[in-house]
Amino acid sequence: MNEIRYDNLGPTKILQLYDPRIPFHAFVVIDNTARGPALGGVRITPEVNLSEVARLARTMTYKSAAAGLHLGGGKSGIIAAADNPDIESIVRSFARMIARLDDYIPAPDMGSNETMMAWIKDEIGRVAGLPEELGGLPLDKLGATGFGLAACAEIACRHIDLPLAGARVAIQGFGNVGSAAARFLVERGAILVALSDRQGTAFAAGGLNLNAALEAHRRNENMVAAAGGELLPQEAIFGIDCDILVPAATADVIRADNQAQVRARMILEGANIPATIEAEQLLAARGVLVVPDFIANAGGLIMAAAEYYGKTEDEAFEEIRDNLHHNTAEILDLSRKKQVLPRRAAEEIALRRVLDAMRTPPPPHPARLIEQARDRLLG
Ligand SMILES: NC(=O)c1ccc[n+]([C@@H]2O[C@H](COP(=O)([O-])OP(=O)(O)OC[C@H]3O[C@@H](n4cnc5c(N)ncnc54)[C@H](O)[C@@H]3O)[C@@H](O)[C@H]2O)c1
Repeated sequence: MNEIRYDNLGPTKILQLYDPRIPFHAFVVIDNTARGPALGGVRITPEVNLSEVARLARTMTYKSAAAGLHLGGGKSGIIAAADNPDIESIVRSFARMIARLDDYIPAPDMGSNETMMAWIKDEIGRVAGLPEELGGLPLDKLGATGFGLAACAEIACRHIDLPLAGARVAIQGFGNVGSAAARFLVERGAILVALSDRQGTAFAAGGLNLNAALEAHRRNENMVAAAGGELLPQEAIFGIDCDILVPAATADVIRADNQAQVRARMILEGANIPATIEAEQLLAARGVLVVPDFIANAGGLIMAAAEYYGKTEDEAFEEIRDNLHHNTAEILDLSRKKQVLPRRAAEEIALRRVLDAMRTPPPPHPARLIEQARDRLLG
């Protein structure tokens, strides 16, 4: 599937890359840079395709604008398995091929990590999401996105009169985002009743063994088995009797054909585009509150931007909390007032900011400034 939809925002640049020496294919999509350079993750999976990267790049445009960051939206995808033995050569080659694309700042995403960002820095210098030793704020290790999801839950729960303390949570995908979301939600009194990953779903109505699952995640072992409880099929996660469902794995997992299984009162979109628009509409029609990805999971982006602009870890966490509290309240209030999906309310706010920036002419190119100065000097 390589369809691209163009509209009044973009995408403004699409780059298809192929290195015949290794070989591998990759894509970069810069959706919009009116508010600043496009910071966006490098997705490394065997299945990644151009249309997915383009949709993710748009999500980044909205996410940056909604978070009030002076950044645009972009994303890249490398078609490879993250455990490919040539992954370092692939990532380094990818970096060299995007060296001149200086309106794109790569960052970690599914399949890529801080070590890979260090390779990119080594090649081209321009990157976010570096390891601590290189002055980075390791957003996955710190759990930036999971922390943001918990901050978002604090506000969204009030919106539907659901006390977060005691709320039953089910999480799909126990990776960087899912495991951190579990940790920060449980810290706020929620009960982790189910988690799923590639090995299946673990379920216990009274609560799973979170510490054992986190330890298994750290050791790269089977988190589902470690969590204890009843072992169910992978897809059972969507039908779990719970209050909050956090999809934190891949795109399009909640669709029109399976949304009816969802029993949660609220979905916090940890993953990017985990539900189709049709599914979000059907869920809203039966009273399920869906907090859209580019609001709920902005924590990682906010921390990556904080790192890029030289801020500290404490400043980054404070920004994430304040941002998520403010934005969640703003979009849920607007959605209620206008009787539209939270996603539509969030898009309206983000779109307005991007369109305002597009109406402002960009500063002249430095070469043009030099020409203008010379013209003035020469009369
Ligand atoms: N890392 C971040 O800070 C960040 C920020 C915003 C959004 N996201 C999005 O969140 C999602 C997860 O990112 P991550 O960094 O946690 O990735 P990750 O690779 O660390 O974790 C994803 C987990 O999901 C599991 N998984 C994949 N398919 C699954 C399925 N069908 N059912 C159950 N489990 C499945 C994987 O085995 C893995 O453990 C992605 O969509 C990513 O774009 C990540």
